[in-house]
Amino acid sequence: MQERRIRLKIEVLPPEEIKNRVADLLSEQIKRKPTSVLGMTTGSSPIKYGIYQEWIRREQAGEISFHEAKFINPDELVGIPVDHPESYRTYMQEHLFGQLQTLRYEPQIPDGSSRDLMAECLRFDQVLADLGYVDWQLMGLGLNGHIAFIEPSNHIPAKTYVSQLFVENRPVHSPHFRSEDEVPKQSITIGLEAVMKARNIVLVATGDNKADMVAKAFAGPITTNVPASFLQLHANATIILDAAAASKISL
Ligand SMILES: N[C@@H]1[C@@H](O)[C@H](O)[C@@H](COP(=O)(O)O)O[C@@H]1O
Repeated sequence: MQERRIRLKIEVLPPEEIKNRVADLLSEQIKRKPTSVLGMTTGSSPIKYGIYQEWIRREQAGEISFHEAKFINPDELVGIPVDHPESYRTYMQEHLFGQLQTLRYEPQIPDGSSRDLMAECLRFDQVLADLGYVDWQLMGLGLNGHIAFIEPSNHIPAKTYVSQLFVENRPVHSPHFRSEDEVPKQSITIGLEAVMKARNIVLVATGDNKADMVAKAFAGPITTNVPASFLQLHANATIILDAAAASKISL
């Protein structure tokens, strides 16, 4: 018997239109709920496609305001100081938070420099619960199918946990560290519960190197070996692709 599959909302856009589409979705969210909890992502895509720059531009133009919004990031590298040039906190400060003028609440990011990582995971779960989870989550897609830093595995924890980073990811980070040994081997990441409880998800994936994973994740079987495949079960996930990333999925 042929298996029937769930269809996700997938949009294929010219690369130069991605930033406007994402900013429009964000603006709708903030208009609908000014007190939104906004989940952010790191990685190269938000920078390459000017996603955060467009939010900063719209804020400066008075088109959007973040004064009641709360920002949260789902993951952080373990074992480096929070102000390390490669920490996700530094990335967010540099590319978004430090450039916003209407930000009132301190953004929440797991502390990967904590000496008690289990306590930090518990603390972060409490932060999520206190905020009532995320209203609108921006995401990227790892080449190995990860979302946040939920790596492929035989099982995926529900709660925030310390994940072992895939060796495939290491070359992505290594140019920024003095030696291979200094590249973090772990991260703190939200678990599947916080992903599935996010009320809206917007995932951006581009480029032909993501095409195989896009097809597996969004049109293949749901499996813990492809964490992004769980988004097929999410009621409000929008997947934004360019033509190259969409080239192996039948729409
Ligand atoms: N931890 C982040 C992920 O949350 C993100 O999805 C990924 C996407 O990266 P890129 O946009 O560079 O493809 O980057 C990092 O690994």
